[in-house]
Amino acid sequence: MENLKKQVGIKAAEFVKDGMIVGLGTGSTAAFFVEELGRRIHDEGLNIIGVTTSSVTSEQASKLGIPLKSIDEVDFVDLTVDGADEIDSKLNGIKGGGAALLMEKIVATYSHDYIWIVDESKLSENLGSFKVPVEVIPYGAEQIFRKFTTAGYAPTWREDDKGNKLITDMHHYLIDLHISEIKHPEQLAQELDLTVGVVEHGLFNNMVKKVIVADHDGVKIIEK
Ligand SMILES: O=C[C@H](O)[C@H](O)[C@H](O)COP(=O)(O)O
Repeated sequence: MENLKKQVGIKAAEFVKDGMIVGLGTGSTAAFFVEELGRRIHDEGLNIIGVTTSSVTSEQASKLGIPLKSIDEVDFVDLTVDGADEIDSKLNGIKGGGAALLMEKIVATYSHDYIWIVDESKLSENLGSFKVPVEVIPYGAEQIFRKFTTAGYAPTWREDDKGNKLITDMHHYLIDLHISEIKHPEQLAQELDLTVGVVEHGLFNNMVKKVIVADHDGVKIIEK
């Protein structure tokens, strides 16, 4: 599995050209992409600026010597490469398994090109085998949790390794929704967007046009 993730990370780095502003995703797959960019900066003198999507990626990129700016310091991002937790046949996705969905969605929104890199286990016909993370403001969060319970979404709190409610990079809580099959992700996204106290959610509908997938036969590119 690690090898498949590495293959797509390296493949995605081929799309990065000199002078680009590059969005750096979060997670175990995106980490291989970031690592490869670090190598190219070191070995080939690649000249880029990175815009990170989490504190974890900022730390990795800094260690690799990738020059960084925040999303507010650039006009736009040329290309963002990120992982995903689940992708349906229309290339809608769920992200946020690593709690980075808010910064990831902001950076993706201001990116001209956006690519996901995954191993084949992330592909499915309909979304729902992965939980849908919902980032909420702490004030009123219990009310939102109750509302999700009533709606039948079987919510759980995302916890840190001490069993406390996890605090995201942007100082919010995460509620994970367990919905077994999401046939209409746009409808669910709209409902979440309209829920007061919800900052963002992990449904990334209609945002990506290119996905790089690795399986044991090699790497392929799925395009919309
Ligand atoms: O919050 C985390 C991100 O959305 C990740 O891109 C996603 O969870 C996939 O991570 P991984 O490549 O580790 O499966």
